[in-house]
This record gives sequence, C-alpha cells and structure tokens, in this order.
Amino acid sequence: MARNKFDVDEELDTPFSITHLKRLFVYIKPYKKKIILTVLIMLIASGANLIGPYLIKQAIDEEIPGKDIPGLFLLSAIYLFALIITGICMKYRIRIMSQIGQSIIQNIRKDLFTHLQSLSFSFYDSRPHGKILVRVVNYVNSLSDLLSNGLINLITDMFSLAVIIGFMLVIDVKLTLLAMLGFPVLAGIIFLIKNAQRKAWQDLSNKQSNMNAYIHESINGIKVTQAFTRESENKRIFQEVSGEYRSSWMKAVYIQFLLWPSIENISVLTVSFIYVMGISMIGDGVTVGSLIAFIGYIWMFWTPLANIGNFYNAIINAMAYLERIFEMMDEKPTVTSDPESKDLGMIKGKVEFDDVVFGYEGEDRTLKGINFKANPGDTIALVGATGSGKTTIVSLISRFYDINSGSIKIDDVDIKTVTIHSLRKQMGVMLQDPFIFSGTIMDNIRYGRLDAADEEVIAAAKAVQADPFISELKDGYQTEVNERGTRLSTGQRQLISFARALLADPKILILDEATSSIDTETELALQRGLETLLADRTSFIIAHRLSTIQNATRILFIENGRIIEEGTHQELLNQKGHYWKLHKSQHHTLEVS
Ligand SMILES: Nc1ncnc2c1ncn2[C@@H]1O[C@H](COP(=O)(O)OP(=O)(O)OP(=O)(O)O)[C@@H](O)[C@H]1O
Repeated sequence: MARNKFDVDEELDTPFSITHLKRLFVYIKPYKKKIILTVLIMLIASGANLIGPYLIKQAIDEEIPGKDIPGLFLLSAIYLFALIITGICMKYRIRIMSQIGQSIIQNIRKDLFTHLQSLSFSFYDSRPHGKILVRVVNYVNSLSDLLSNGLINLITDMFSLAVIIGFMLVIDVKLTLLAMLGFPVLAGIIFLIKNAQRKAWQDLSNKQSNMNAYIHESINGIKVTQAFTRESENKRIFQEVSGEYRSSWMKAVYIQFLLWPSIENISVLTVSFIYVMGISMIGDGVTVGSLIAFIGYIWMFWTPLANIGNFYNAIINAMAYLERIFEMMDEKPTVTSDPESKDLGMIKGKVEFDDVVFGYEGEDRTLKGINFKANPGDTIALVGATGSGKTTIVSLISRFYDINSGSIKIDDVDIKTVTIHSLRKQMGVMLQDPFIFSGTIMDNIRYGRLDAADEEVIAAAKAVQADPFISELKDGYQTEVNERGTRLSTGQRQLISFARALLADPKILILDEATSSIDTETELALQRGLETLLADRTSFIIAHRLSTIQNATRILFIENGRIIEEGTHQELLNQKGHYWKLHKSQHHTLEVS
C-alpha cells in the first residue's frame, strides 16, 4: 500500500462512476415515503406560488377593464391563500428534509466508522490519521446540503419548470418558443465548465484533507514542537498548507460562479428580448395583461433553472467527496477471516512459529525465517537491538499482519484458519505505547472485559500493583482521565494497561516493553504478584532491561529479523555470545552508576 503524507495529495484509485450516486441512493431509499410526501407538499406549494402572474393577467385583462370589484377581491383572496399555503408547505419541507438529510448522514457516518474498525493495521500505517478523520467528519458533512435540499429542490424545480412552461404556452405559444432561445446557450456553458469544475472540487477535497492531516499531526506532536521550539517553522508549513487550501477553494468557487452570472445574464437578455418582441406583437393576439403575466413567468422560469444549475453544482461538489467516502468504504481489510474459518475455542496456549517470513510492505525484509515453539505456560522473552523485529514477531501472534510464508500455529492450529475474533479473544496485549481512553480509570481497566464487576477490576489492579497509586488519587478508580492519559505518568499508564490485559484473563499474554517506565521497586513487586497469575498462561515478554526476564522459560535473541541465540538465562550466559555481552554491558552500566 502506498504511503501518504500530509503534503501529498491522495490519488483516487477509481475514477468517478455513476455507481457512486447509486450507492448514495441506497442510503436515501429508507426515507422514500417521507421524501415522496415532501415532494407532494412541495408540488402543492409551487403550484400555489405559480398561480400569481396568471391572476394578475386575469385582473388586468378582465376585472379592471370590467370594473368588477368583487371579482378583484376574489382574485386577491385567492392570491393571499396561495401565499399562505406556500409558506406553510415551505416550513414543513425545511423541517422534514433537514431531519432526513441528517439521518442519512448519520447512517453513512456509522457505516464508515464500523468499517474503519475492521480495517487492518496496514491501512492505518499507510496514511496520516487526519486524512481518515476528514472523510468521516468533513466530507460526510459536505453532503448535507445536497441531501437536505438538493434532491427535493430538483424535483420541485422540475415540476415548477413544467408548470411555468405550461402557463407560458397557454398565454402565448410564439413568445414561449422565443423565450426558450437562451436555453441551448446555458446548456453549452454547463457542458464547457463541467470537467474543470469536477477537477477543482477534487483538488479542493485533497487540500482540505492535507490541511486536516497537518493540524492533526501538529496537535499530536505539540509537546515535541514546543520542546524543540519549532513553532515558527510549523506556522510556516501551516500557512503553506492552508494557502493551498485557500487557492483551491477560490478556484473551485470561481468556476462554480461562472454558472450563476451566466444564468442571470441569459435571463435578463431573454426578458429584454421578450419585451421588445411582445410590445411589437400587442394587438396581434397579445394583450398588455398577457405580456405582463408572461414576463412574470419568464422571471420565474429562470429561478428553477438557476436552482437546477445549483443542484448540478452541488452534485459535482458532492461527487468529489462521495468518491472519497466510498473509496474508504471499499478499502478491504488486508487481514480477514476466511469464510470457512472456524472458532479457535478455548486454547491451552501452545504457540509455534515455523519458518515465518514477513515484511511490512510485502517484501521479505523484516523477519527472515523465525522458528520457535512455546509450550502452554511458558514465558518467552525476546531481546535484541532496536528495530531487530521483536514487536513484529509478537504482533503476528495476534494476526495484526499476515505473514509472507511459513506458519504460525496455536495449539497446532494454523491461525489463518480460525476467525480473527476467536483468536484475538485469547490474547492479552500490552503494546509499547499503552493507550488510555477518555473516561474513568475503572472504565479503562474494564476495557479488557466489559462485563467485569468492580471488584474484579480492583483485583486486577491490585495484582499489577496499580492499586496504590489509584487509591491515592482524589476520586480513586472513578478519576477521569483524558484521551491518551495525559494526566497520568507513563509508568501509571503502563500499570493501567497491565491491569486491563490481565482482566481479559487471556491464555496468551503479550507484554511489549510493558514495564519499561515502571520504577524497579514497583516492578519487583509487580513480578511477584504476577508469578502466580502468569503460571497457566503463555507469555511473551519484550524487555530491554534484562533483569526483568531472567526467569523466562526461554530467551530469544533477535538480530536483524532472525533468532541468533536462544536458551535460558543461564544457558545464554554460558554461551558467552550476544546475550552475554548485552548482559555484561547492562551490569557494567549498573555498577558504574
Ligand atoms: N508499521 C510498520 N511499517 C513498516 N515498517 C515497520 C513498521 N513497524 C516496524 N517496521 C520496521 O520493522 C523493523 C522491525 O521493527 P520492530 O518494531 O519489530 O522492532 P523492535 O525489535 O520491536 O524494536 P524496538 O526494540 O525499538 O521496539 C524495523 O526496521 C522497523 O523499521
């Protein structure tokens, strides 16, 4: 998968096709009845609105010359009634269509979010998270106008147009045909600007996405930015990114506004033309009343046409966003359960790597043939230099990535043949950077097992020595922590996620640098507490501090994607190889300090 950065425009994998609109209709369909009802109401409204000029014609040509005062009152009453009907219908339409529009948006957003949860790590590795966010939030929002107003407007405007043309034909066929002369000109303009408009909106969506990605990245990295006083450089980059957004916005809007003035100009020209032609035709079958009414209809004729033009604009804009939204919905998880895959069931915890080859970008560079076997209850420690492949090995046990070749078996079953859910359910994973969600400490530990009682949560916290620091907090377990746990120290976050992993009561426990930020005293107490708990679990421990893994059943020394030494602590020391050297250097450092 290609990688993307905040200042790189995302390329669309698929060109726009009408299927995107069809897919949008799938979301509109459940509201079919309400939409039909609204359309009917709007038809009544536009019918009532359109009767105006005809009533004026009637008054000028019939009632005023005949001095028919009651007749004039009647026409005025009908007009007033028509206006009231229009007002009521409009109010109803705005309310109901906003509701429908927002419901559709909510459904699209729900599907996107659900889909995002299923996507594999590789998807998140390959792009800035701000670019994902912008699709779920901003792009979906951009559909709001189209869904709330566009569709209904289109139908009612088409209807209005037909009724107006009907009235115009009833008044005068020749004038009607003359009035239509501006129509092909407008169609030509729309055709000419269509492609430029679509490209401009696509470009705008890219620049919006880039800006969002940069803001997201900057907020995440704010501490580093301030520590390295990079503020002014960041400001410069932001100005560049937001400047690009501004220019693409201006361009898109400039092209969009080519349409409106064109419609205005054509309508003014047509009206002037009809005035000239109409006046010269007065007496020749054209009355003053009918000319005034006709001009009224021509003005009305261009309004729905302009609205249809606007709808067209809205569709073009929405397409730029829709294709991005559906592109993300079509993104396939790279790691999936096979349709025939079965439930792994309760496992004992035997883990076996057989010649596992793996690379993040599909190549074979990261792991170059890993072989080992862990029996149920074993504690396997992985040590080695930074970047040697330790985290990669343990992340493959949970099948966060699929391997290129070889096999990984749990209780003699290839993990590719079981459902991902049943596999991951057996794992308690503590990642290198423990993540804390916004909520209470209790909620955060309970994340490991949602149905755990408070007492179980507290017992898990006690087992991992997290209880002392939690109890000291003013609100104890009910203390609110914010996203990523910025109110807690790194060591405290590690203890919480330790308790979370333990609460899940997994058969396989993966601890990736789980205790690196915990002080030695707490760590020793924690290890004592964990000994009994780890007893019937298979655990994988990655640690740079060798003192923490001396009791491991087996230690694997990883270098450059290979296991180059393995054995117990004592065996490896006796070998006087890499592990011994590492141990000696740590011991030396300790003695010196
Ligand atoms: N998501 C990723 N995408 C691409 N390459 C990655 C990814 N994660 C890790 N790598 C690369 O894979 C190699 C092994 O990384 P890994 O995280 O497994 O090392 P490690 O031994 O756990 O290192 P450390 O001790 O620093 O945690 C490194 O060269 C790293 O650059």
